Amino acid sequence: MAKSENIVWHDSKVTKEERQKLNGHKSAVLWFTGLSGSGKSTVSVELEKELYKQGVHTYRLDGDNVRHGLNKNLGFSPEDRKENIRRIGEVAKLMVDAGLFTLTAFISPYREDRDAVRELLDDGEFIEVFVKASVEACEARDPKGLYKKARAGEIKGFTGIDAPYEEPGNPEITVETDQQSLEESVQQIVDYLKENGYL
Ligand SMILES: Nc1ncnc2c1ncn2[C@@H]1O[C@H](COP(=O)(O)OS(=O)(=O)O)[C@@H](OP(=O)(O)O)[C@H]1O
Ligand SMILES: Nc1ncnc2c1ncn2[C@@H]1O[C@H](COP(=O)(O)OP(=O)(O)O)[C@@H](O)[C@H]1O
Repeated sequence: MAKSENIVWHDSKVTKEERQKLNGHKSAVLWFTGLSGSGKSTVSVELEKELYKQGVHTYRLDGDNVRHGLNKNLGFSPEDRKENIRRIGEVAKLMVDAGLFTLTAFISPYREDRDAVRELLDDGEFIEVFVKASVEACEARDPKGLYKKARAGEIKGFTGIDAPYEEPGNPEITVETDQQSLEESVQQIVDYLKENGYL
């Protein structure tokens, strides 16, 4: 492994602020967190479509997709989930630097790991979106049949069944997908971005 004292940081001649100015909007991470089946993918996909329509430059990182590539060597132990989130945090930071609105959809069950990503970013660049739905609602949806497998003991350490999910203490946004429609959740997030000067 390279020694960090032998690595020199190179500054670019175009800054994050200049890239944001060119895009006509700020850049930040919308960090979706919640149980499997809570709606992280569904809400973030619809939100990205809406932002695109409004001329916002975005990119979306999704747990299932990233685990096929960048993080394909990681499993679901607490240590691997931590490393998963750490890498995503670093990638998200690069994307914010590139001037993009970055939407991440990972269970990210540990508060400490999410807070570490918040620390990595500048003030206001980490917008935690708690996608709230009861385990019962998620299990009833079971879009991938994983709860069924977890109940049958075919998947061990499944979040919400036999692995923990630590709810955010003070998220910027909470969408209750077992209480409100998809459209309402998307509108709620767009309103937040407008009211807080991101767009
Ligand atoms: N043991 C266990 N626990 C939870 N989830 C599991 C597990 N095994 C596989 N899956 C599938 O992996 C998706 C979660 O990946 P993430 O990268 O978001 O997880 S984490 O943030 O590292 O906890 C998750 O996707 P979502 O359902 O979209 O949340 C599942 O499809
Ligand atoms: N109000 C709602 N908001 C978001 N998803 C909903 C809602 N009602 C039902 N669903 C369904 O719940 C499921 C959520 O799955 P998904 O988006 O893959 O969750 P996650 O990415 O958190 O695992 C989808 O099948 C979606 O159609």
